[in-house]
Amino acid sequence: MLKVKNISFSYNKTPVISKVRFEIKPGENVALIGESGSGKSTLIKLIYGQYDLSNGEIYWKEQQILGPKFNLVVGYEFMKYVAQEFDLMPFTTVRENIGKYLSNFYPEEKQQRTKELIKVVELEEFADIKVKFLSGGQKQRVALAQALAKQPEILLLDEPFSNIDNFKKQSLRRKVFKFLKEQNIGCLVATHDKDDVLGFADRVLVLDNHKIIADKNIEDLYNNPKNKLIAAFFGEYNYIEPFGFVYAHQLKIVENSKYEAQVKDCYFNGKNYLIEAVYQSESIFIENENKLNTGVYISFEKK
Ligand SMILES: Nc1ncnc2c1ncn2[C@@H]1O[C@H](COP(=O)(O)OP(=O)(O)OP(=O)(O)O)[C@@H](O)[C@H]1O
Repeated sequence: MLKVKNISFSYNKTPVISKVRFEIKPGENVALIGESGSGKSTLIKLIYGQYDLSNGEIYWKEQQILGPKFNLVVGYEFMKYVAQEFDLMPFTTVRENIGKYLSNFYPEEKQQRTKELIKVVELEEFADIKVKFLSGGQKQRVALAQALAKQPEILLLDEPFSNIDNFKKQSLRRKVFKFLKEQNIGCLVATHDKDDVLGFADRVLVLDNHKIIADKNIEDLYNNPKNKLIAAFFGEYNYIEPFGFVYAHQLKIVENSKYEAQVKDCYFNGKNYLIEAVYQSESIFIENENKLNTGVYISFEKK
């Protein structure tokens, strides 16, 4: 169990993390969301022991995580961290980079494990290519496999799929998160991407103004967003009295209702049309199956 106990930290005088507390159970997938600059990467680095805390304590099981004041080498065997900037050996192959931390005393197991990890990150075709010839997204996948090689108990991921194209992203996410669950590896994933969270996260932490403002299971957070930061993370949303925060897909256009608006714009979003309409002098967004013309009046309701 990871226990983050009331930690605070600042790089200079301004606090970046203030009295943050939460826990992660073994095998649990926890997402960390928040605006750019809210301190997600800093929090992850603190958990990794990269900086000394101003206040509070962090534990993995019985082991206290300490910063560079107390440790010559940053990091612990049971915890791995995949940063936004990754540190690979450019002149050796993907296979060698991944196998680097595995013991040569067990060559067959090393080979087997390396092969398995290459498959998890879908780099079979590149196994024998030198890392310097890979794209940013391919390097990111090597870094992920490297972090998994030594079977950590907990994995800290900072925007793990940010460099990976949409073709690969979905299947890669599924493979990586499934692998983590199968191996009972806990993870904390800092992300801006709702698709890293929906379908995978057991719980979500929302960081805002140096603090954790929500620590909820994914369904609760999605269904009852309590502020615009949370609603905006999951998609196009509105704040309409008396409904509160409602996503565009939670509104429907009906024949008659007391809520009337005038269509301002209409955007094709693949599955449906996103209607932008003016309601009480403000823009609102409604998902609709059909295209609508600018200027027409509509009635709407909450589904
Ligand atoms: N090494 C550093 N020295 C001083 N200030 C820093 C340092 N690293 C980050 N900061 C500041 O700390 C705050 C939090 O930054 P951090 O990178 O943790 O945010 P983030 O939520 O991960 O952002 P993003 O989503 O854009 O990656 C920002 O105001 C940033 O400018």
